[in-house]
Amino acid sequence: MDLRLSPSLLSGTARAPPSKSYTHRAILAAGYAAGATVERPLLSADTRATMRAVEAYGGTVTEDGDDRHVEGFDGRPDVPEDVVDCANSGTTMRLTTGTAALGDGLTVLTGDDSLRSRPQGPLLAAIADLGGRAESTRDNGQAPLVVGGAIDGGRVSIPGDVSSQYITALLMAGAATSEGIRIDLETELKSAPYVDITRELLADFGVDTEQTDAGFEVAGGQSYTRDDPYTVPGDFSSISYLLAMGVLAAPDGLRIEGAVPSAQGDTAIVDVVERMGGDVAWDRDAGVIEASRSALSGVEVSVADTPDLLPTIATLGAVADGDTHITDAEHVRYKETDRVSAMATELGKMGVETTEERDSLTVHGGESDLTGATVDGYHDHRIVMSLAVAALVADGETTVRGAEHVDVSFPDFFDVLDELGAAPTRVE
Ligand SMILES: O=C(O)C1=C[C@@H](OP(=O)(O)O)[C@@H](O)[C@H](O)C1
Ligand SMILES: C=C(OP(=O)(O)O)C(=O)O
Repeated sequence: MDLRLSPSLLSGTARAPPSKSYTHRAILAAGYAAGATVERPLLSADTRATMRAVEAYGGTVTEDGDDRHVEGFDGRPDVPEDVVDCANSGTTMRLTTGTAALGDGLTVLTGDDSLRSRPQGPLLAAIADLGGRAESTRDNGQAPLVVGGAIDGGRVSIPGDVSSQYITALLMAGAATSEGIRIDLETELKSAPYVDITRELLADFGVDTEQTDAGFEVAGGQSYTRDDPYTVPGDFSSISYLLAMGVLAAPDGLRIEGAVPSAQGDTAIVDVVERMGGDVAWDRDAGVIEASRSALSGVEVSVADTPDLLPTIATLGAVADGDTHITDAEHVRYKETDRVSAMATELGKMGVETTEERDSLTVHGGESDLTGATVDGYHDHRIVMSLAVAALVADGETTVRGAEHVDVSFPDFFDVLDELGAAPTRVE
């Protein structure tokens, strides 16, 4: 499906969707437990993949209005009866590869074209070092994967600059091993706040983890337990698009609800927009952000901790006056698509000059007006949403191709655009 948008002025209130990262972890943690209720999880293509995986390992997930009740497999996953299809979700594949390593038999994990091109090698090597079986069927470090155990735990070293999801996977599975897992990082950890989210959530499920001089450690023989329902906070990666809509296209302001503080590194978007000169106010107690149209200037931003913000910052940089230099971005190339290159190419079609290096993207903003164009969403929800935001301030009409992929993290994105006044047209 394509999305057609014209320049628009926005106003009103939008509610942030629930956090994708917290939802994946809460559903899987409830699976590792005897069971738990997850209140207002994100219901999206990616989180449904994690729900399916939990069921494949012997859990059940039942609907209760907006909540989901999970009957868990209590630390002892079954061997799935069928292939585990992780669809487009890197988080599902990495985290449940850890689960597969606890099983007595073999699990096959696969996904869509994009997921089958993303790196899994370091996690497979770590599981093999722990005595499990972990193979890429094509021997290229990519899915389909064949993974089995049962691992008892031990000590492993792993690079920190490919995906933090490997660390999350090992910590979550490690608690259910007999000996626990000690993880030594071979290189500096990128996307580090995602491990903070994991450790915070595990603590909320009664599982202790430690940060060590070399990395992280989780003791074995721990039980996941959660008596109270677990409530998922709002998603700051999704909030980044709403915030960008506010400072680019809302002269009378936009109100964003559901913006409660949490361990999400992507809360940094508030600071980035403020540094660019954006008129933003975040009432942390109320969980409300107000943002209004402002003249923006380019800034230098590291996305070492916040890879998912790169597409949004690139769009903001396209409108801002001067250069926006986005650094520490190599790991942003390992996502649903190479997002550094995708944003450079597609903003280029809208008349924006960029300079791309392996580890950075510089957006030369403000030199000419953004021009409406037909742009490609690369089957990637974040590219689609960032280009849709750019379209709101482009001169003329923009068509974003493959826009249905917003379903991965922000299924109501088009409705929200509509309610705020953008009148998007969906073209099948
Ligand atoms: O653990 C998570 O929930 C995520 C970790 C990050 O990936 P990497 O750790 O691979 O950078 C992020 O990009 C992804 O959207 C979600
Ligand atoms: C990279 C992302 O997710 P995942 O790694 O789970 O596919 C994302 O949501 O931007």
